[in-house]
Amino acid sequence: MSAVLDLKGVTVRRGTTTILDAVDWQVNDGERWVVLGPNGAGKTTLLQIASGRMHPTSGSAELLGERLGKVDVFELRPRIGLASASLAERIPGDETVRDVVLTAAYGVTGRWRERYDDLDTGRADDLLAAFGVSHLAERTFGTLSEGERKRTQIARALMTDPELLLLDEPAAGLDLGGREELVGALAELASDPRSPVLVLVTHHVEEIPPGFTHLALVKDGTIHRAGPVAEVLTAENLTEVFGMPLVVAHGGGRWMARSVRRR
Ligand SMILES: Nc1ncnc2c1ncn2[C@@H]1O[C@H](COP(=O)(O)OP(=O)(O)OP(=O)(O)O)[C@@H](O)[C@H]1O
Repeated sequence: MSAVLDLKGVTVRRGTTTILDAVDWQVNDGERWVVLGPNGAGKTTLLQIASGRMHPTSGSAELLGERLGKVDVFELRPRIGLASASLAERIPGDETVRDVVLTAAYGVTGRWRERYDDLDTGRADDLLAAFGVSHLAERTFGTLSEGERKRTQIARALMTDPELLLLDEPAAGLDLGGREELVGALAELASDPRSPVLVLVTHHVEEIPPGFTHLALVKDGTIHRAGPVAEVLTAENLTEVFGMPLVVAHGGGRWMARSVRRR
């Protein structure tokens, strides 16, 4: 089993703030990780490092066997798919849904003079179908619902056939139906052996799709616990990370958490 992500002592500082504090984290081939933790814990910063969009202040980060700082990140980035709110903001509202996915082949948003061949167009259409948004291919991104946007963004992140797919809060802002559809689509992705290694950031245990294998609990810029989901997702660990008494339940491949009722 080879390491797809290997972080050793990764620290990120901005001014006097330590955002990540000596993080050690290894993600291996075939694994599907959830990164869970409260607001401000450092999850997005961790994904910035994992996607090669930020360098650690100290420590070492190896992505797909390449050490950050010693590799051309522009060659590395197409091998890593990323879907996040900040990337979505850069997608022009008047871009068609098909082009939102297609333009990822060149790592751009907004179609200009690039030429796409039939293979690219075919792949974009297959991805739109896989995420249930084929019927929206000619619509503009700006007219989509939040759930349709999220599914289009994941299709876009998969366009370059990445070896690692990073999803930063893909269910944020979705209603119950939208969340359940997305969790279902991610469960399918997780169960497909051809899928890339997956890392999903979320605030909610209810959003952990069946088939995700590992969990990293993040707190105060550190990975508090990491390992197989069933071992790490305990009431004790969640209580420590969220700083309040919590209980956890598991059923039908899904998880839920709630506070312990006070008498
Ligand atoms: N450039 C910066 N300068 C100073 N502090 C920063 C900077 N960027 C992020 N932070 C702080 O670092 C902490 C971690 O931020 P990050 O966005 O990684 O957390 P997060 O776990 O993704 O949070 P959320 O769940 O709220 O999205 C936050 O307290 C944030 O305010």
